[in-house]
Amino acid sequence: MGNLLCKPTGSRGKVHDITPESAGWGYVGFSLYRLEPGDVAEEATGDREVILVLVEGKATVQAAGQDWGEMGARMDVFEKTAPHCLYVPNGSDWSAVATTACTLAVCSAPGMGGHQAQRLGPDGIDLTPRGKGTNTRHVNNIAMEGREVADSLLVTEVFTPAGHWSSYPSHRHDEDDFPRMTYLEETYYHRLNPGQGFGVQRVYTEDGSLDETMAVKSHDVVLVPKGHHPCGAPYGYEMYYLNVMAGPTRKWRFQNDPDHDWIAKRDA
Ligand SMILES: O=C(O)C[C@@H](O)[C@H](O)C(=O)CO
Repeated sequence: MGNLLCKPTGSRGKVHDITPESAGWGYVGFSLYRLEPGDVAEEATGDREVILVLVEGKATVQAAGQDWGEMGARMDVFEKTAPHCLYVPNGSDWSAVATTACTLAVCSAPGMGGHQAQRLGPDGIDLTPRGKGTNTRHVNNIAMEGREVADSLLVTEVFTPAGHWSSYPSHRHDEDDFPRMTYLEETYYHRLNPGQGFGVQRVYTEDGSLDETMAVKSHDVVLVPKGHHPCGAPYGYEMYYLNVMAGPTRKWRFQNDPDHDWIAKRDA
């Protein structure tokens, strides 16, 4: 298994460009632009659908032949307000011109032309708590199952308080066996608050053939091709991540690691 921890290539411009080819998988793509006022990002979606997430800052956006005006309101991701997002179908062009310092995530997966360009937030995205005790975290569902807004993409944001765990108890979604489980590749784009912090993410299979534990820093991306993928935020450092998932079926069905499922049962 290749290196799962992707470091940004810089601090301005397109600092991540993860494609199915570079990741060695079939579905998920993830790019990140860090823009200064006046900087431009523009792409053609080709055979992929895209969800643009204004992680922070503002930009004027044109996409699929429409002018979407200035998007973005959250100037720091840890304000935790709902993000401004735009769905752009396959076979379209989009461009964004930063009007403030801006972090723009480009989440992509195979598109089938089933949806029109549309705003996905901030309306309709409500910060929702999940879990108990030091497993409590807060989720902004951007385009998860139940919101039929994309052909393949599942996208969500998670805020994990300092000292808490998330994506936990450990779970996996790496078999195409609906309704028991779906095969979903996944990326994690991480941020820490304060920014110099680190978090921890483990990616592992139950047979131990994959077992990587990574220290993640702000703007790192972790690839999850298979296996369980829990995260921990150290005391003093709040963690944010943006998840992109996709596979052959746009459903999120997972199984907990049997060793740790007792926690889910106890907390249910
Ligand atoms: O519950 C969480 O803490 C987030 C995870 O569900 C995350 O979105 C994921 O691992 C999806 O498989």
